[in-house]
Amino acid sequence: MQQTPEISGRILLVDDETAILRTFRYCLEDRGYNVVTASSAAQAEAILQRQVFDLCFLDLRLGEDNGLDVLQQMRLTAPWMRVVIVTAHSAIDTAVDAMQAGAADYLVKPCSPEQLRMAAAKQLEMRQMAARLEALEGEMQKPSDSLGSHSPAMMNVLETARQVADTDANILILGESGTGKGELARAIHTWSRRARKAFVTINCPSLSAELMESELFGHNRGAFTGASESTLGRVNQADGGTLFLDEIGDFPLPLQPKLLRFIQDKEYERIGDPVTRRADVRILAATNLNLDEMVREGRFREDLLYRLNVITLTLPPMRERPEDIGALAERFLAQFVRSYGRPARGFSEAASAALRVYRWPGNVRELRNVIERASIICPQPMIEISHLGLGEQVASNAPRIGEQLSLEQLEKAHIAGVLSNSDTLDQAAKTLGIDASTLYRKRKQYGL
Ligand SMILES: Nc1ncnc2c1ncn2[C@@H]1O[C@H](COP(=O)(O)OP(=O)(O)OP(=O)(O)O)[C@@H](O)[C@H]1O
Repeated sequence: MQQTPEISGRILLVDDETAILRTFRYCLEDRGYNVVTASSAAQAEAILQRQVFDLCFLDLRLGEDNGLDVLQQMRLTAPWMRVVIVTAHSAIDTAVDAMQAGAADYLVKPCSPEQLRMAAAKQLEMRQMAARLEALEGEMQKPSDSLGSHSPAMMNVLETARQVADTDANILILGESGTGKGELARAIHTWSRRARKAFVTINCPSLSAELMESELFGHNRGAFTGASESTLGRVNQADGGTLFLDEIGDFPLPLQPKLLRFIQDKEYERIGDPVTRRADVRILAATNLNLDEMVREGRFREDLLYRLNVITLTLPPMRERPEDIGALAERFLAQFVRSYGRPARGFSEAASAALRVYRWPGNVRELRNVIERASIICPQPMIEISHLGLGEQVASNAPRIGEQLSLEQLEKAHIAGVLSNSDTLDQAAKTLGIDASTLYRKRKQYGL
């Protein structure tokens, strides 16, 4: 399922006066923004080729460079980035020209730290809204079954998930980090008869036992210090729908009996309120921890585990579903080039081969991140291997000479490595000292 790109506040400052850069940086970092500075147009352009920013404060007087040209160049390199022109009062006319050329706003120097921060907050909010809109548009265009797969391991899981989706059985989703457990939970909700009601997620590691209780079941005003307003709790919010407990292995042990009672009897009380309430909630939970082991070590209640894992679905890691890498990469690419307005449209042979041989320890999440980065830095229609930034990792997966391996395994790994470091198949064949048709045959033989 598509996610809204995260807008955390990555800001580029471009000014040829170092004192201004220092002051602006100080003011913005103070608010937790991630700030990078550039003192010339060339430096800014080089930084923009490598990193993604949400907002830029651009001084139009940049030494020899014409600020409007710089702005136009930025609109091409990073069309999603909001640009606020910084200008002296005497040069206000150029700010108007800059707005016509696509700047989002302007700021007159000298400005107070508060003006600067307000301008940043406003623009980042606009950027967040634009990103949300993109994500929604993507959501609408998305084929109904975005979790489709060609991998037997994954197809098995999806088939069971579809079968059990419409029952009210609680489901425990297992799998390494980034395999798509959250994604599957949401899909199960969508496939269930609860789809029209809420899907509510609680991220368990982020909350202490006290906060978790109040988050889950709600509290009455004055129930504890700081409880200035009554809250209904997530269980109430999820009534009729689905509650997804992400990273359930971190659910606080002291609170587990209350969760167990709620699952068994569908009853609960808000903190500071003796009235017993009911809510009809289906529970989905996920973890990458070994809950059986945690039960043995007394860190997780056995009776709770049995209530949660009526059905268990285990998502395969990316390396065990290589059949899906190509389609997922294409899907992410389409999504990101639309969102960032970039030229990339596909992958070269070598880039595709590198995506297939890499072992993806961070699973789908890592694949998504690699494609996001590549779609941004690639200035052309075809993504080459150099844009993926996987070279070293692909090489580090390579077996060592003398390791307990057959010649065939060694040959496969070597060909995969060379392919991933070559821009064209001809170049790879030349490096390997074989002709292109032999390379073609071997790639087929080894499924590269
Ligand atoms: N089949 C898929 N199609 C599109 N995107 C996917 C798919 N599976 C996972 N993703 C994306 O991969 C990222 C990780 O997915 P998700 O958060 O569901 O994984 P997770 O297993 O719950 O990870 P963690 O254990 O770290 O919480 C998300 O950005 C998600 O949108």
